[in-house]
Formats: sequence, C-alpha cells, structure tokens
Amino acid sequence: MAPDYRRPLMEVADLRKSYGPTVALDGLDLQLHGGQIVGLLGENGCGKTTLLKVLAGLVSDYSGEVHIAGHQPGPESKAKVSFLPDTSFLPDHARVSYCLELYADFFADFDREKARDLLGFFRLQESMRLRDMSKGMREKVQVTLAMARQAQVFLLDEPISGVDPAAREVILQGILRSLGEDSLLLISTHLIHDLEPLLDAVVMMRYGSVVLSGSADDLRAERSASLDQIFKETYS
Ligand SMILES: Nc1ncnc2c1ncn2[C@@H]1O[C@H](COP(=O)(O)OP(=O)(O)OP(=O)(O)O)[C@@H](O)[C@H]1O
Repeated sequence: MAPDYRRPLMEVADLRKSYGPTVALDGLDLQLHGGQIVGLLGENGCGKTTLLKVLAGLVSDYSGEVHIAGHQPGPESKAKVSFLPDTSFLPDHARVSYCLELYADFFADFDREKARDLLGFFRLQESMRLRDMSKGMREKVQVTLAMARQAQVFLLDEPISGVDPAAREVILQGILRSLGEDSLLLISTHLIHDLEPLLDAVVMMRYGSVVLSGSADDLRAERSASLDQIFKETYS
C-alpha cells in the first residue's frame, strides 16, 4: 500500500510521564511528518530523553496518545524506529566487527553495506576495539549502528555532545549521508549553533511540554533571527 503522506509520521497528544513525584512530560503534543530533520531542543531536565524513550518504545508507563507510522509504541513501531541513546551501550572490549554482528542479529533491517560505507566515511576499521577509541570515534561507531538501519524514524539523543567541533561536523555529515529522503530524523541537542544549517524544523521543550515549534525557515522569517538567537531568547 502507498504511504499516506497527509498523515504525520509521528503523532503525540497529551503525553504525560512522571518518575515518582518528578513530572518529566506534562501534556506534550507533537506532530511531525517524514522527510525532515527536526531539532529537539531544551534545557537540562526538560524531558527530551524521556520523550525519545517513549517514542522508541523503551518507556511504556505513560499516559496520552502516541502513534508512529500509525502504530502505538510496540514491536511494529520498533521495527520502524532507530534510537541512539545518549549513553554508551556497547561493551568496552568489543571490536567494531562484533558490534555490527550484534546489530545485524538484533535488527532485521540492519544494512551492512550502509554500515561499511559509514565506517569508511568515518575512517574507522572493523578490527578496532572500542576501548582503544576516543570519545568522538566511539560516538561515530554508535551513529553508524543507529543510522545503518533501514528505519523510517531516527531518534538521536545528543549524538554530538562532548565531541570536538571537527568531529561534530563529520558526525553530522555522516548522519546526513545515510538519511533516506522520506525518513524523519529527530535529534536532541544543546548545540543548536552546530545543527542549525541542517534543521528543517525545531521543537523547543520546557518543563515537559512544547513551548515553540515550527519550520526553521518560518521561525527565522517571523522573528528575523537565527534559530540560535530564538533559542537563547526562548530560554532567557
Ligand atoms: N529514571 C529516572 N528516574 C527518576 N527521574 C528521572 C529518570 N529519568 C529522568 N528523570 C527526571 O525526569 C526529568 C526529565 O529528564 P530527561 O532526562 O527526560 O530530560 P532531558 O531534557 O533529556 O535532560 P538532559 O538535557 O539533561 O539530558 C528530569 O527531572 C529527570 O531528573
């Protein structure tokens, strides 16, 4: 069946999630279409990671409506969503080749050719061990694994934080290189300045809900300011 381009690829309505007394998501609404790169922005603790985990199907005790490609988070949505967490999840002693095997075993849509292409782009070899790598190199491995899936939605949690500016640029180029035309990339970051040239749209969060969202071009035109400036004004 042909995809329905009128329906958003991701639909979230009145999403709420608390950890004990801490409210992480407080009635969040969001609709995103495929074929765009969206920056998920906000201060520490505003709920970005929690939102990404709900979308990735890793947090299920929430209330509200969440649909990805028409599915609630679960096995069907997980098959379409590739999630890169903000922490390292690979064993230190592993070689890159082992990580590729692990992903290929776990994800039916893992594309080894895409992974090899990205590794080459990042100048990494499959024989390298993670423990011998810099933080930037390890991040490149994790980005390779996440982006080498033939997913419809890519959720990347802070993929360039703690990485030097040159490596950030290369990682972002690698992400762009591997992104399909109709895919949706939702990428959380504090580094709006680095990401601004890539972004089609932004979602700015505060206290567990969306305070500002829209197309990057529209926001820049309406406010005669860069996203970087709008970000600073929003959170000042
Ligand atoms: N497992 C957990 N247990 C208890 N509280 C949590 C847990 N995970 C997140 N929180 C709390 O929920 C709120 C939202 O956290 P979350 O990690 O989603 O924010 P964030 O925007 O991703 O932050 P950061 O930018 O620092 O990564 C915070 O107050 C955080 O302390």
